Amino acid sequence: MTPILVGRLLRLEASVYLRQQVFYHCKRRISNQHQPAFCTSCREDTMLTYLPSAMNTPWFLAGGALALLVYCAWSKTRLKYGGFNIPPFPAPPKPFIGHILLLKGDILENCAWMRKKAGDIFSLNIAGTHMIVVNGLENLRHVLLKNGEATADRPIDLCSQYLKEDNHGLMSSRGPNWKEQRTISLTILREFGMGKDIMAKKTEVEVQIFLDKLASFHGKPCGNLLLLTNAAVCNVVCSIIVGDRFEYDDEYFKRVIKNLNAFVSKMPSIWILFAATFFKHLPGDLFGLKEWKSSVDDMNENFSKYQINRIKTEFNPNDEPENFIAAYLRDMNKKKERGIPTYLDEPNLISNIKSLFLAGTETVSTTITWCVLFCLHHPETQEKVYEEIKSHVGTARTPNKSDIPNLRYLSAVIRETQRLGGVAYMLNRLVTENFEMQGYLIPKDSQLLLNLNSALQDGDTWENSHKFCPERFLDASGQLIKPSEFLPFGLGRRSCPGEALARMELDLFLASMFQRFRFEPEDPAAELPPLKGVSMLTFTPMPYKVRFVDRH
Ligand code: HEM
Repeated sequence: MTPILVGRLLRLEASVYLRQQVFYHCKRRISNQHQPAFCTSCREDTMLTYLPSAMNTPWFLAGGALALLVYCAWSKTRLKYGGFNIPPFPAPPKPFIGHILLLKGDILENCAWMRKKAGDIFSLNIAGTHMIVVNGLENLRHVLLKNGEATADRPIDLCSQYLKEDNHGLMSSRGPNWKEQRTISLTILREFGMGKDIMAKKTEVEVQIFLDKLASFHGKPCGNLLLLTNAAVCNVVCSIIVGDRFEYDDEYFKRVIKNLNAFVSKMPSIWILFAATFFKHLPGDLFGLKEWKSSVDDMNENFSKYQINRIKTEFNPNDEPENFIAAYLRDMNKKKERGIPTYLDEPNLISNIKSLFLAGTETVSTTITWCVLFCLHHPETQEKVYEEIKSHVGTARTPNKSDIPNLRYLSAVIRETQRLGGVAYMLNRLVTENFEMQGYLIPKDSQLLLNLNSALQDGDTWENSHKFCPERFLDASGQLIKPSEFLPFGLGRRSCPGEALARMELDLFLASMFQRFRFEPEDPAAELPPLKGVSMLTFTPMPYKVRFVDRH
């Protein structure tokens, strides 16, 4: 019944529309006086006689519906900027998909190409979403500091939307929810002495176990340093979240690591995520979306929810919380008991756990693998760090937190590693108010991709910007300097809340590694592994083999 009715209505609408068109057409011609008063060329009478019967054919209806669909898709995927001066496009957009294919492949390489074509600030049409890519230190400051309020939110994140976790957790939430998640997370992290002694002690324990693991290779090539480092750093995050570490061969822990690694390595690329709502209905798993989602679901169920329930049953509200989950539950319950409106709830807690794991593991471990790789290329740097550690700490004990201020060259090496191997290379933001930049309109609702590495390697700021040179972070008297241009942890409202913890981990892990081992290539006679990075979730070196030769 309904399809027939809809069909009739469509025919009626179409017939009225066509009559109107013929009428306007004739009227226009008449008023322009290019044609005689009766427009014979239109054959209005003939058309009006035959059209309604032609419109009864199913082909006509199907064609009309298809045309309507194509028109809707076309107008939805076009950027409408009403003649305003938006940043230029690097290439003409393709119908429907816009510039989606320009995001395929290595995004940093593609951005470098587009920057050459269109300048430091350029627009992309991502199937109707206006994305603006911003390069260069001053432009990043303009966005994140001068217009910090208008750019504090993240766009609707395709990953969390697909996982049905949108606007949840520290990393993906927006507006007042994000503000509350951020405040509580920072408070709890400080409470556990992030960057202070409690976390330093836990990290030192982890470092020892990690060193023994490296020593167990007995100088033979270690094939996947990143995986080993991931496990060690992940354990530090576990200590914060649940208050305890796990043994590396614990099956439960192995599953956590496997899921975390799958989240990163199997994450579908942006163009696949854009079409995820369609792809997920297809049989099979051509783009790996289902496999990726199942690792996240497993992480949420078997780690986050399981640990929350365990801690809830053991939790005594009168005790001081000893981990992130207990502290979050305490604050959440307090607010609820007092009737204070709050965004603190279990779905947000689950996403916060994921944010801490994802942002706090891969970033630190990848930076460590970059540092080892740079040292393979610069053995003189390695020896200099070792000599510094030997003279300030000796070799009888491993370096601890109180040694770090004396290890200035080591700190300079870590900074230079973070500058050239900037792991968190691309930040994303939603524009919530129009603003202007370099004469261009940055319109409300557009999305920003902020290329942090363009600032960390800006040739105008850093002399020989592509050269590994730790000395640039030391002044003439050998004191450590931190130029304001050095911003691997971001800038402004959403800058990294884990910076102090990350710096402490990098200092302690790397100081102990330099003290105990000499990093040597797999085959000293062969070519060294390339310094080229790939832009995945983080900017990561290509997998390489390295030998950790015990110095003692
Ligand atoms: C070398 C290590 C690290 C680097 C280079 C790094 C860098 C960054 C950067 C650039 C941002 C984005 C800031 C923005 O969008 O403006 C960020 C966000 C974040 N980082 Fe880190 N990070 C590191 C380690 C950590 C650690 C150890 C943790 C916690 C355990 C952590 C937790 C987070 C979280 C939760 C966010 C999202 C904050 C928000 O959206 O409000 N990070 N990090």
